[in-house]
Amino acid sequence: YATNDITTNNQTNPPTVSDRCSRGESEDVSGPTLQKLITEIKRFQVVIKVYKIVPDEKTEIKSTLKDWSDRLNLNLILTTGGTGFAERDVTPEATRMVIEKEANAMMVAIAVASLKFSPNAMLSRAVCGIRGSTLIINLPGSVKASSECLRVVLPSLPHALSLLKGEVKRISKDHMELPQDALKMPNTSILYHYVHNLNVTNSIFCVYGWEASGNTGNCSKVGCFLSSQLSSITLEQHVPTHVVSSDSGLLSADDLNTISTPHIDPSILLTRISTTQDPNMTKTSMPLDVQSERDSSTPTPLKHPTTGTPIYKVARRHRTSPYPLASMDEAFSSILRNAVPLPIISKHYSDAMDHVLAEDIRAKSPIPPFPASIMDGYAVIASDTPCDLNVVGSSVCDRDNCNHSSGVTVEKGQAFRITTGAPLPVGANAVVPVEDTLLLKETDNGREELEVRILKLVRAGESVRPIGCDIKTGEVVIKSSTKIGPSECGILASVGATTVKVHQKPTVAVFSTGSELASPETESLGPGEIRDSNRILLITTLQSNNFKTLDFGIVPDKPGELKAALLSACEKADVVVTTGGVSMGEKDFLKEILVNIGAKIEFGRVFMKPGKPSTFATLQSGDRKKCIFALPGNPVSAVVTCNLFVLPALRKLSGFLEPRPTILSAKLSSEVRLDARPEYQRVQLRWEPQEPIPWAQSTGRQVSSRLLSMLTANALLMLPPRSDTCTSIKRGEIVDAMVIDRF
Ligand SMILES: Nc1nc2c(c(=O)[nH]1)N[C@H]1C(S)=C(S)[C@@H](COP(=O)(O)OP(=O)(O)OC[C@H]3O[C@@H](n4cnc5c(N)ncnc54)[C@H](O)[C@@H]3O)O[C@H]1N2
Ligand code: MOO
Ligand SMILES: [Mg+2]
Repeated sequence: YATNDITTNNQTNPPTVSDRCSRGESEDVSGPTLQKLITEIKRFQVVIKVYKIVPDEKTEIKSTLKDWSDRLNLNLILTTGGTGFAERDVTPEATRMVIEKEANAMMVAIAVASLKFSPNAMLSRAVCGIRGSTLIINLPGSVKASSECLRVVLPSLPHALSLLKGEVKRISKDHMELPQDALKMPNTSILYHYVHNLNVTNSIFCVYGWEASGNTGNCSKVGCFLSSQLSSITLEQHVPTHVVSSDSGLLSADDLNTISTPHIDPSILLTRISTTQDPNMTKTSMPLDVQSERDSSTPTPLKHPTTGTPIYKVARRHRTSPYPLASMDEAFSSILRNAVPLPIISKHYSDAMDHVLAEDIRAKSPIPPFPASIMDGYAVIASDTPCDLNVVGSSVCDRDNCNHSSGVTVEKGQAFRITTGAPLPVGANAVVPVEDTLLLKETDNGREELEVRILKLVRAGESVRPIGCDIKTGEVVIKSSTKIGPSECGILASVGATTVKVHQKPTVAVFSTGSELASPETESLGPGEIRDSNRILLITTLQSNNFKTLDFGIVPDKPGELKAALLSACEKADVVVTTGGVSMGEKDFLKEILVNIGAKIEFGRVFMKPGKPSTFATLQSGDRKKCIFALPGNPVSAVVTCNLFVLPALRKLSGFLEPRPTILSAKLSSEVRLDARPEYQRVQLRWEPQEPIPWAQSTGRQVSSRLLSMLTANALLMLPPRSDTCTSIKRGEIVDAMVIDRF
């Protein structure tokens, strides 16, 4: 008996799993009653799409359930009958064979509620579970019991079906509208005793969204009832997103009973209960499909972007990528368009290295601020030379001992001893280097010169820097948009511009994705494990280009954890760089998660080698747009695309006027065969004496898994794609090469 959301077909008699009904020996009465009940869901227009009476045969029940969920894609299948202890009662067994997830809390709720009507309710073995996006609920065979049971779950069905259908908006509406007391749900102690009576070992019963009362205020709680011990309950603040480990926060059964819950949110019914206890189950190792469904912002399973198929349906994944292959030009333009320079901040000049100026820097005063000597020698009156002169004073670079302002004036026939950079004394107009003079007379102790001979003729102004000859007052010494390097810092210091306006520099969060990844420190790898090379590779690439990084570690291929890491990284950084999980594999979730968190995928594949699955997305966060680069997992692909895409984006965000990489011409030192995709081969550029164009020497085998091909590489050859007329480029021919490292 299945429903779908169109209109009700009241003519249809709902079905029963029953041998007698199927043989026509008795009439199915439960079906019509259930049908009437199910139409009480006001928020859906319910239509009975199919109806069938099947015998109590496991295979037949199973194939019906499979067909109705997989082919007809129904939202809900209700079965009635075959749930008891009789030999032919096999509906629960058949249901268990088809469901992919159990909805045990629904079962518990039904059972607990029905126990209040009759102790015989404990003879029901009904199962509730989910296959794909179809909810299957077993109900008992009798009209009364099946109606009672359906009534128990009815208030939760709109929410449950919305979740399964992925109607996010409706879900939040349901959360608001569900009356807390829509259902007389059992309180904790009943639930406790029920679980106790079930006596199922190794089951964890998780209760979510359970509103606290009394002195716990408005906390939400997570209770984990470990049926084998029946003793663990843990309280958590806020709507829980985790299952807590069963051994934490142990409370006795009595304690458990004292926590009064006057009502339980009907959404408790949407909790799935795991039938096997994972001893490693912790906050982070919670099954992620559960985790993502618990997370109020991801109430639905992740879906393939175009087909809408849940990602766990591997068989139905895309067979061709839904993302068009962007050309390199398109990809690059998209990055530069989206990477908008970050806001302007004030920085002390000593911290401003590698920042881009956001203002013109003008000199407030001239350099030199006085006419200064260029040589160590004698300040003279040019028209006196060549001649013998009396030395009447000295001007040295010493602000405490400077005769320049002492009022002494050089007159005809006189000279002043002077040092390089020292102020020219008043009256003098040229400097004669000491090498062009002879000592004629000195004081007795030899400490002072008294008379010198000037051997050469000097012109006025010779060896003198006039005021402002290096920098004039008001002159723009550094233009806005200049990247501040050591020279700029020096100039800022010399003109006294100690606080400058610069563009903020982006912070980059980096994490590796992959459940196969182990820390590089791991001594001996477990089966299927490899060490994470990409994270350090990317972090150091970014750092050597002077960008600040945040290490977000290794994140396994689990949607919930990937989503949490992405959200946290986007919150803490301006740019997020990940590697792995962007291609066509069943654990390649990154693109779907980006869509799920509301990011816009600007491109999801690029016509290039390596790096084809490179993904670039943007996420609006307040007034900022975060740039997310989901780079491929192959190590070479990751680092090549980091150079090609991430670094230019970071430069653009930092305010660089020219964020593009440097491209040189290089000569091939051996023939290269062209690929169908434009290829970025790793090479070492070397200059031979007298040759202006460097030679490009290949670093060896160029597969994208072989990180050794990055060793010694200082450039990427930019090879065009193969064409009918051109399949290789010969030795000695000149190609473009992008600089990725110093020489
Ligand atoms: N059916 C297709 N399969 C693949 C395609 C395709 O178009 N169709 N593209 C291939 C290309 S090209 C690349 S590149 C890779 C990219 O794969 P993913 O980005 O999904 O990366 P993973 O599957 O997670 O890993 C690939 C490879 O790299 C290793 N890896 C991942 N992360 C790290 C790390 N941090 N440190 C070291 N090694 C890492 C991982 O173990 C795999 O061996 O997809 C092709 N497949
Ligand atoms: O493009 Mo993949 O990056 O070939 O290895
Ligand atoms: Mg992959």
